[in-house]
Amino acid sequence: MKDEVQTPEDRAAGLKGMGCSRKRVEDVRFTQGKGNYVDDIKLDGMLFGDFVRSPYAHARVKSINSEEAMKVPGVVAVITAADLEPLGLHWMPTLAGDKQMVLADGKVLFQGQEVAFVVAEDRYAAADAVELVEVEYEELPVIVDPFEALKSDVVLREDTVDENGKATDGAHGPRNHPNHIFTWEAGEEAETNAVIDSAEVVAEETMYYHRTHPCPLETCGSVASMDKVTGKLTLWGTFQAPHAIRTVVSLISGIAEHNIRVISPDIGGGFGNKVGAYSGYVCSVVASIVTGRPVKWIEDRMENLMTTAFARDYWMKGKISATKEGKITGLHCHVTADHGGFDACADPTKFPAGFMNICTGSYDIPTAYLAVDGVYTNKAPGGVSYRCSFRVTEAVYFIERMIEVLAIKLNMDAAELRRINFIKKEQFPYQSALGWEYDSGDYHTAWDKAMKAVDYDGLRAEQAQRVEDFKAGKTRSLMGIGLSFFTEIVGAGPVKNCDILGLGMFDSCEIRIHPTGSAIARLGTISQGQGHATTFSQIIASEIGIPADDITLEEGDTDTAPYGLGTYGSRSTPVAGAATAMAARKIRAKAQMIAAYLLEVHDDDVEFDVDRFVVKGAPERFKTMKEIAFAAYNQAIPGIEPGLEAVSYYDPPNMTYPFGAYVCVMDIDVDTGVPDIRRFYALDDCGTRINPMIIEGQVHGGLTEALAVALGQEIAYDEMGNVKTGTLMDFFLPTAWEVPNYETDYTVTPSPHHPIGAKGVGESPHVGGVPCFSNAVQDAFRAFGLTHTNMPHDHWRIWKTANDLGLHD
Ligand code: PCD
Ligand SMILES: [Cu+]
Repeated sequence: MKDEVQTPEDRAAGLKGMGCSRKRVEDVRFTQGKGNYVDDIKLDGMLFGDFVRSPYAHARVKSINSEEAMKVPGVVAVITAADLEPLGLHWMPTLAGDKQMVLADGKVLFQGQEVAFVVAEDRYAAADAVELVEVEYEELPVIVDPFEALKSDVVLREDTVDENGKATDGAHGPRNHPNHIFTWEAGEEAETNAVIDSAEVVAEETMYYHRTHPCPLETCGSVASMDKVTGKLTLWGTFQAPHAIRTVVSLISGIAEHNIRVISPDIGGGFGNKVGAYSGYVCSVVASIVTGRPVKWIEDRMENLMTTAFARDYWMKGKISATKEGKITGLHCHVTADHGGFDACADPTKFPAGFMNICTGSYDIPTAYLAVDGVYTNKAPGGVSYRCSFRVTEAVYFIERMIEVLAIKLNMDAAELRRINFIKKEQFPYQSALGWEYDSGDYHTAWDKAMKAVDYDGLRAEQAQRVEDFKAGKTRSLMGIGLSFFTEIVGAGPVKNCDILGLGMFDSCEIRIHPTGSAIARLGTISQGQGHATTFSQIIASEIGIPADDITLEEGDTDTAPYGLGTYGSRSTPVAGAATAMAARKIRAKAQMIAAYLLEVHDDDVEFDVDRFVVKGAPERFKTMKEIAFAAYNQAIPGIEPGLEAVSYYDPPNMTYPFGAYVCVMDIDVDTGVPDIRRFYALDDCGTRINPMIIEGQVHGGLTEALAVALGQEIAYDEMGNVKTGTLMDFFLPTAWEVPNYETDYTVTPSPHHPIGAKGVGESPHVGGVPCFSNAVQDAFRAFGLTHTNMPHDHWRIWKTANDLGLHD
């Protein structure tokens, strides 16, 4: 047998297990146009739904007349809140414990809000009829500024005040104003204030992390099919959490959960946009129940940008204190969080501001305090973690800007300031002042590697020369060196403190080995492009010695997959990836007993060797996993059940804390405000690396979205509440033209509690990237007196910064 001359290394390589840059198995399908997205689903007799949406940001809805719309040939129904009310479906619960109108119930709170749902034989008839629904509005005063909202006597949410107009308690406690949603605090306020008040040096800054949007290639959509004969509802949709959607649909519709099958087919990018529940999902279900026919709803691009899942919109006010030598002593942060018309933030229930309390970053800061006030305004609801784990991008942006501002105040090099404040390797597991336990890290090693790779001192010397040349009139270009060091917090999360609407955030994997030694694995997560079918098979391959190519991986069908909380917050690898390893280990344990029986030795006398069990001390006596699998189905083994399969529901003991060191070198044309990214170096540490090529792809994608957010992407409103950036003409999506060549690098600091030591990576590059790009822009102007300017740094804003600093005079 050829097998016997192979070394263990050869055998391991043949498995394409962990550490292998295995090519993505999904891409054969995708590159040939054989993907199967929601809009590809076509069912017999399928109807199409489309929304009438509000042109106003705040208005009373006085009447809705659908007579003319109903006359359009092919129109089957026009559904309004009045039709949903008897079913109790005119409002729906949000992930944040608030409730949200499914269709306008007496008033509208943001431009583009769903007012009526038109159902027709085809999309065109539906769109024509949408135009003919007559809605009479009475305009109300519009509030788009959260600070103004907290002072105004205009009550946005009349359903949240008592008969005296006083704010009733919300899902996260008392509210101090009708437009106030919650106050959330972490850390020690009095102690932090005392430290800051008596500090040698204090730096203060207010920064706005603007509103933006994940804008995936595929917009949101669903197809609902109610089978009146079997009583079964099948719901296909762009869901990042299909099981949670099933439970929520069951709870709000009253349909028994076993009669609901939710399927997430291929998803064209999620980035947080597809975590929440939208009116379109509910309306397609209701329309299918009412008409007895399948109903499809697919958003267009403008609807996606204007009404679903915005991200950020955080006003962050910070104070940071230090000794004269630069040792940080305290951090104070207050956030005013603009949540729009409904609090539909996608965060674990106990965290109304997500993991914003990771804002002490990668630094050993002994005292800190954070308070977040959520506020209602006349903007779209959402608040999703667009490529970051629940507000971690806000937290990291905040601290990485505060470090720069402090460096300016101390007249110190920002790289050195970071270095002297990093949490030290021997301090892990590290308890942060705001309540987290960082699992592992080696920040100094990563930072030194990054500084060396870019020749940091050389860059600073070049920059100083550039400033001199600029002042001497020899150049009109400035050079910015952007630094950032981030710690992410991913893998929500221990069930004891992380749940969504009461559903604990564990995750799952089920593995079945077939008689011939190939396998199928199913997970509670759902890939949206991350490549789970490729990487999770690699974990199984290494754990039980079956080639990754012989494993089918399935996700997203609630009738077949074990229950899980889905894919967002980079939780798939930390949680479902751990479940995968644990399920595989159960199979390996059973395989060991089978092998021992077949080899006629005691269980403890065989040991696992890549793809087989070998008798200890007698390497020529072994059973391969293939042989063991066959035996499991083919012969009676005393004391052992037939078959070879296992399931694991994994509740992680802690989250994982990936980190990284990024450097961006940028030249800025002072007269046009155009930045030219000369270099971007990204070192990521995500613990054990499953697939280096996929990791690199994730880093490229995350950095590109970071570039977008830092340099131009924005959902902007005018004072009337009109969305000014509702199309791709105005909403910046970077192309190959703007994107630089990324240099990627890594260190490996495994997670001590994860079965294979892996941490998440999908969001990291975004979290670390945004401050890095922003710091580069701001650093270019440091020599001319700039301390801080808000993102997005589009050409005009950069030009304006130069102009304000007198550089055009
Ligand atoms: N160590 C390690 C880690 C990781 N990995 C890989 O990588 C990936 C990723 O992972 P993670 O980090 O775990 O994550 P996930 O969970 O899976 O996912 C999620 C993420 O992911 C990212 N990425 C991506 N990609 C794509 N393509 N698409 C998409 O959509 C997306 N999204 C984004 C986001 S935003 Mo959120 O939702 O906002 O929260 S969150 C997120 C996968 O495949 C895995 O397996 C490896 O290999 N290794
Ligand atoms: Cu986030």
